[in-house]
Amino acid sequence: MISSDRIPLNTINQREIDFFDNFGDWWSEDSELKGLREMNPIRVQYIMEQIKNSKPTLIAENPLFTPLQGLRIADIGCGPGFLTESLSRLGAEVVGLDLGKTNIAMARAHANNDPQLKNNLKNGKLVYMEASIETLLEDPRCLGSFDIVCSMEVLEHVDNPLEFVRLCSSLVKTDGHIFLSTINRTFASLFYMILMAEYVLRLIPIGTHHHRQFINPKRIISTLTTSQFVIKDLLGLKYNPVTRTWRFDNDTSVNYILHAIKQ
Ligand SMILES: C[S@@+](CC[C@H](N)C(=O)[O-])C[C@H]1O[C@@H](n2cnc3c(N)ncnc32)[C@H](O)[C@@H]1O
Ligand SMILES: [Mg+2]
Repeated sequence: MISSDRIPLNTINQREIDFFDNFGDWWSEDSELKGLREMNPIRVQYIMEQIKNSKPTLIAENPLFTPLQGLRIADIGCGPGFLTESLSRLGAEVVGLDLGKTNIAMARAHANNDPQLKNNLKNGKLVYMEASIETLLEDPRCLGSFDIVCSMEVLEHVDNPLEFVRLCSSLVKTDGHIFLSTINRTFASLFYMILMAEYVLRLIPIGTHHHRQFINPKRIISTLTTSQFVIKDLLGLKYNPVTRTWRFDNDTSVNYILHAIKQ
C-alpha cells in the first residue's frame, strides 16, 4: 500500500470503535461527548490560520464565504461530523470516514437537516463513509489525492498509531497539509485527562481514555518527518471547565494539535 516491502500493521481497535458507537446523539446539548463539539471552533480556527499563514493562495477569495472552495479534504475518524460539517460549510469537498456505523448514520442524518449540507451530500461534495483508512487506500486513486487530511482525537484510540499516521500521510498531496490532534503521554495527561476529566469533574465518560495509548508529539513528528513532511506548528490546547471553552497554549503536555506540510 505505502511501500510494498513491508507488511502493514493493523490500526483498527474494535473495542474502541464499539465504545464510541454507543453514545446516542453526540450532537445533543446533553451528550456525554459534548466536549468534542466544544473543541470544534478552536480546531477550525487553527486550520484556517495555519493554511493562511503557510499558503495564503490556498484560501479562495470569493464572495460566498467559502474560503476552502476547490480543496479536497479527508476527515479520518470523523465521528458524527463536527469538523466535517464545518469544513463542508467553508466550501471544501470533504470525505468523512469512520468505522462507527451509528456515527456515520448520525453524521448523514445531521447533515440532512441543513439545506446547504443536504445539497452538498446530494451533489457528492460531502461524503460520509463507514470505512477504515485501509479500505479507503484500497483505491489507489486516493493516494496523494487530498489537499488536507485531518484526524482529530483519533490517534489515542487506534492500534499502532504511528502506522495510522503513515496511512493518513499517504493520502496527502505534495504541498498538502496534515492536521492531527491528540493527547500527550505525560503525568499531567494522566492527572487532567483521566483522573480529573473522567473521575472528578465527569467531563467525559469514565473509560474513554487509556494512558498507555497517549502519544508523545515527538513520535508523531519523527514519523511525519520520515514521510517527507515539514512540521509547521505544534501547539497545546487548554480546556476551561467553567466556561467550557478551549484556548491555545504553549504547553503541549496534555492536549495538542499539530500541522505539517508534505514536501
Ligand atoms: C474521540 S472520537 C473523535 C471524533 C471526531 N474526530 C471529533 O474529534 O469530533 C474518535 C472517533 O474515531 C473513530 N475511530 C477509531 N478508530 C478508527 C479507525 N481505525 N478507523 C476509523 N475511525 C476510527 C471512532 O469511531 C470515533 O468516532
Ligand atoms: Mg480521545
